[in-house]
Amino acid sequence: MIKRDSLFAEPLTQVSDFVFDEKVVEVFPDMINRSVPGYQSILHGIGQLAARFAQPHSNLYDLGCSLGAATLAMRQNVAHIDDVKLIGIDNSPAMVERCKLHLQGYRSAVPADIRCEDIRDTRIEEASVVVMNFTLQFVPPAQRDALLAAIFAGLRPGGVLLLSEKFKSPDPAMDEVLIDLHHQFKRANGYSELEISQKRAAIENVMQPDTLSTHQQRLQRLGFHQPQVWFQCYNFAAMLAVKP
Ligand SMILES: Nc1ncnc2c1ncn2[C@@H]1O[C@H](C[S@+](CC[C@H]([NH3+])C(=O)[O-])CC(=O)[O-])[C@@H](O)[C@H]1O
Ligand SMILES: O=C(O)C(=O)Cc1ccccc1
Repeated sequence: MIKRDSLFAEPLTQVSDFVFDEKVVEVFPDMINRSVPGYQSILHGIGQLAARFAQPHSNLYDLGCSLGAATLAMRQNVAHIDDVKLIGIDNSPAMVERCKLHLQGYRSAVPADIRCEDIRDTRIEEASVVVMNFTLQFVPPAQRDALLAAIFAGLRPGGVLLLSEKFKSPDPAMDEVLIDLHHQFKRANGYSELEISQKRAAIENVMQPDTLSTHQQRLQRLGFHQPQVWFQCYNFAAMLAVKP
């Protein structure tokens, strides 16, 4: 049963910083589908790309796995590859608990280890696929380089990073255009003006988007080959970057 997200529907005297607690977990599938343009298309693409880049005897990571949507997308597409292991990480205890239950509902021969930990502490090793589907944006900007460097080090040659992010435009007027289009998308999905503005205030301090060129330059600087945007809708994009 999918529960409808109405977390920001009533006027709040003070909007607190967004956290991934039990209340968010309850409505998360509805929230992310109605808030992130192209979310289902991106999950589909993650499945395709995992099938293409997963190597035998390797680990596939889903960093910031929430309820395991990307883990499941990979799992359904790599069952034919010998000895792959899925590792999902999230630092929200409520998410991890629900994620484990959710995955139990889908039978598969591919082992999946879901762990509650901070992705900044995760040891990435023998990886052929590392997914960060809208997670890096919650890591403080000053720590993004170190995290991506650790991912690069843990990837095998030929392995891929699948990085999806909300991004900002370097030009304020263009940024406003993209944000307006995104808000129209949310309105079309049934969110009110009040919900949109209160949610915006709640994520303002928690989620700091980079520009697409910041992402691409960082990935290149760390050694990834030719980072490529493979999906974009408004201010949301999915990139792939291969370790040479
Ligand atoms: N430092 C951290 N360490 C671990 N987890 C973290 C950290 N910071 C944030 N998270 C976790 O990253 C997830 C981000 S949601 C990802 C959607 C999912 N990938 C999906 O494909 O459905 C995206 C969104 O809600 O916009 C949350 O579950 C946080 O608890
Ligand atoms: O809702 C938004 O405006 C977003 O940018 C996406 C989002 C989705 C789920 C949690 C936090 C942010």
